[in-house]
Amino acid sequence: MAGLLTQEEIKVGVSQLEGWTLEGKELRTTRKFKDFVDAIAFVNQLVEPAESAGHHPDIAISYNKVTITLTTHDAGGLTANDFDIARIISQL
Ligand SMILES: C[C@H](O)[C@H](O)[C@H]1CNC2=NC(N)=NC(=O)C2=N1
Repeated sequence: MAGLLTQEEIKVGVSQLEGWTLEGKELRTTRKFKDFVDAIAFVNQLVEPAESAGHHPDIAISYNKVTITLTTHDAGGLTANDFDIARIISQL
């Protein structure tokens, strides 16, 4: 299991991510789409990377807005796995 990152590692990691914020022990981003159909299409794009990595985002859907929250539940905070997935999601 990936170990917890230090505050400095987290700070550097967040600085390299566009559109993500650090909320306590979680990374968060919200994406806005044309409509609900596009929002769900985006959510479906998350399945393969999450399954491949064995690391899954928390996803909140509100009509055309999708909020993605990342933390490593098993470790109780942020690990490299969270930043790996965040970078992949940022490319979608
Ligand atoms: C057994 C399984 O791989 C683990 O429960 C994985 C699943 N996906 C996960 N996703 C996240 N975000 N955190 C975890 O600790 C985690 N653990």
